[in-house]
This record gives sequence, C-alpha cells and structure tokens, in this order.
Amino acid sequence: MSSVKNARVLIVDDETDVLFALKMLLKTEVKEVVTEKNPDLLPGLLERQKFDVIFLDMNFKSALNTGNEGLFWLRQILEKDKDASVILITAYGDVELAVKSLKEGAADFIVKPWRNEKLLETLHQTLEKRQQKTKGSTATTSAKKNPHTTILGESEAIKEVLYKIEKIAPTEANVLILGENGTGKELVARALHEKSFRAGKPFVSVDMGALTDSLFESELFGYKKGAFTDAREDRPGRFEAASGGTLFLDEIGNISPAMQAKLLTVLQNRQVTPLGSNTPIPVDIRLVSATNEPIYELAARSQFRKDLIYRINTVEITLPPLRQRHGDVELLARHFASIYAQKNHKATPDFAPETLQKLKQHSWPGNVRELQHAVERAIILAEGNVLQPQDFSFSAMEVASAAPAASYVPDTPVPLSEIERETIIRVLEKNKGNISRTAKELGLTRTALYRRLNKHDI
Ligand SMILES: Nc1ncnc2c1ncn2[C@@H]1O[C@H](COP(=O)(O)OP(=O)(O)OP(=O)(O)O)[C@@H](O)[C@H]1O
Repeated sequence: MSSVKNARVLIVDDETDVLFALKMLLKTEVKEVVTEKNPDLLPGLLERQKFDVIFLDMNFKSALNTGNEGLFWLRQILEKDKDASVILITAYGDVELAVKSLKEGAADFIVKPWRNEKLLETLHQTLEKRQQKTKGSTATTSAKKNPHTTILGESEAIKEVLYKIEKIAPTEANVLILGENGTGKELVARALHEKSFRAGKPFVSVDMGALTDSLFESELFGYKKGAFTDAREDRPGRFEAASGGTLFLDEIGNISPAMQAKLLTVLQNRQVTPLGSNTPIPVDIRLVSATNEPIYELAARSQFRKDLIYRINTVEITLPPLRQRHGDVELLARHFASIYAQKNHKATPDFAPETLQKLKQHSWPGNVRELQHAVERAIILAEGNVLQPQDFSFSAMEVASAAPAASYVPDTPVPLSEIERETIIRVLEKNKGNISRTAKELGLTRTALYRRLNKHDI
C-alpha cells in the first residue's frame, strides 16, 4: 500500500529490545523509522519532525507502572497535534487502560508480546484511516468511528431506554444520561446522534472530568493565535467543532463551580467567545451530557448548580447497572464473544452452562465494559471452543469494588493496611484510574498517593 511505503514512523519505548525489534520489522515496510528511548525528548522531536504514526509505550519503567505516564505522553502528543495517529503498546492485562486511551484519542493499541502480522495490520489500518481523514471525510458519525454501536438488551429496563431514544432522538431536546461507569452512556449518546437530524454532522465528545479549570475555556471555546504563550495558531473549540451536530459532555458531574458557571453562561447565551477574540460565535449544537455522579445529591449539597441541571436535563435517560439486569448478561457475553473471536482470528466459542451461571452471579461493578473485557480476556486465554468458568477470573480490583460498602464488621480484625489498600483500590476504580481525582477524594497529595500505590503494590 503506497501510504505505508511513504510513512514516517516514530517509536517511543524505554526498552531497547522493543525499539530494535520494531525497527527491524518496520524498516522494510515504511519510508523512515525513528526510535526514541526517552519520552522527555518527545516534545522537541515532534517540533522538528512530522510523523504519520507514533508507537507509544504505555509502561515506561522509569516511572510508576500505572500506565498513567503513557496516558500523559499521549495527551502531550495530541495537544501538539490533535490529528496525530498514536498506536499504544500495552502489556497484557492493561486492556482497560488501552480502552481508556482510545477514548482519549489514541488510534489503536497492540498488546505485548505482539504478532508481527497483527502489528502490521494495525499499522495499515491506522494509516488508511488517517488518509481517509485527510481526504476530507471529517464527519465523525459514530458508525464510522465505532462499528459496535448497537445497544443490545432484552430486559425491560433496556427496552425502556431504546423506546426513549427513538422518541427523543429526532427532537432538539438536551439530554442528560445517568448511570454507573460502563453502563453504556456514551453508546446511548451516539445513538441519539445517529437517529437525529444532525446525523450527518459531527459527534464531538469531551471528557469533562479530564479538563482542568485552566484548560476548560481553550478546549471548549477555542482560542486565537497569540491568546497565550503556546497559542501558535487559531484553534476552534469543541463547541465550534460540533457545530450543526451533537456535543457530548461526558462526566459533567465532575466539573468545578467555576466551570459550571462558564458553561451555564454559554448555554444561556448560545454563543462562545474564543480566548483572545472579541467576536462571539453562535452555537448550533444539540447537547447530550452524561454523569455517573449522583448529580441531584450534589445539587442538594450545593456542589452542582441546579440552574445548570435544568439547562442540561430537558429529558433524562437512566441506564441501570448490569447487576440489575442479569437477563442481558448472556446476550451481551455472546455478542462480545463473536466480536473478539473474529478480532483474534478464532472461531466463536460457546459458553458452558456453569460459565453462564458464574457470569450471571457476578455483580459487575464495571458493568458492560467489565463484561466486554472479561470476555475478551477469556477468548485470548481459553484453550477449547467452550468457555469454562475458570476462563473468567475476576481481578482483586473488581472483587474489592464489588464488595458492599455497608458498615460490615468482621469477626477477625482486618489489618489497617489491608483496609487502606482496599479503600484506595475502590476510589481508584470509581475515578477510573484518575490519580488527581483519587488523591483529592482521599485527602492526599498526588505524591502521597503514588507512595501508597507503591507500598501496596497496586
Ligand atoms: N447495551 C449494550 N449493548 C452493547 N454494548 C454495550 C451496551 N452497553 C455498553 N456497551 C459497551 O460497553 C462499553 C462501555 O460503554 P460506554 O463507554 O458507552 O459506557 P459509559 O457508561 O459511557 O462508561 P463511562 O461512564 O465509564 O464513560 C462500550 O464498549 C459499549 O459499546
């Protein structure tokens, strides 16, 4: 493929063996391969050279093995070039993190140890997508971005959700989607867009939980060249990027009072003013928001503005946790089994009756996303073509966060350090691995939290 032959590839990994192996593999495939062992040198490197694809390690040994340093560098790269195509190299078991990275804008990921064939296929697909993008097909309808957008479920709760989507989608109503992590809120947001009159226009998703107060305005409202030191060119904000389409504000319950006030003003005035500009731009978006926070409780405690809730919740859709719809577990498990079997070049497996029993009994604190990853793991590891109960082992983190939060007092005292460990795991899981938010919630500094992560080997 000509786009591959002309491609310039950068590989950033602190393992010399990985750099060497990848360079050997790719140097006959692409035009240029540059390798870099030290991620600190990335910004300078990206200033000097443009790359078509960047392979980025998620687990630099020099820092803590939480994967956050990989996410950190991914964000840095995308901040410099929002269209950069980054393929992440993750260790087996880090699939959760890889999926998070995809949400943050990574193009794809490969799992170590990789098969060369699979790696080349990923490279080809990424370059192909990149080429299509630069050819001008910029409408990011979810069907193009994610082929797995069908909302599955036969439970009454899901039927009710589907009914609401059909009714609400063709209107201009602002929709607030409520539900725990992994219950399908983003999927519902995309479905609302696809079934709306705005379907041919962009669907722009913003993770509000990841925005700091200082980034909020530049990210959402955009900026003019020279508005601040790093503003080297005009950049439209997400409101403008979503013009004519749908703006999805995910994790809206996590924003500070200052951000709430700014967002409310924009929604009231229906215009945004980019930083460094005096000219407001009219806003033409359909707003869909989502949160896993108990937003009404936050409002009752004056931590979330009621007037902002009224702006964003013309209609509400609540997604029930998977543990309240065990009837959907088998359907979803079979669906994911078929997808991941195909992805891994295997025949679609069956489920032993005891396996289905085990899956139905699990409490799924991570909801559908946890089930999806559990099935993916099982498919990769399973020996035969019938998935057995032992192919599904739930990690300590899943089990810890599944434990009831009630004040249960055990007969034999639990060591304090064990309680500390479990609390950290639970809060980390709740905040989806976000160190800053976890530290804040636990009343620790980031450094103190990192020390404890190390101490408890989390
Ligand atoms: N009913 C469903 N049918 C098929 N797939 C589903 C369903 N619900 C969720 N999924 C899948 O589960 C994964 C998690 O869903 P999604 O990202 O929409 O959840 P979320 O509630 O937005 O999570 P978070 O709060 O963590 O952002 C996605 O891969 C999604 O496609």
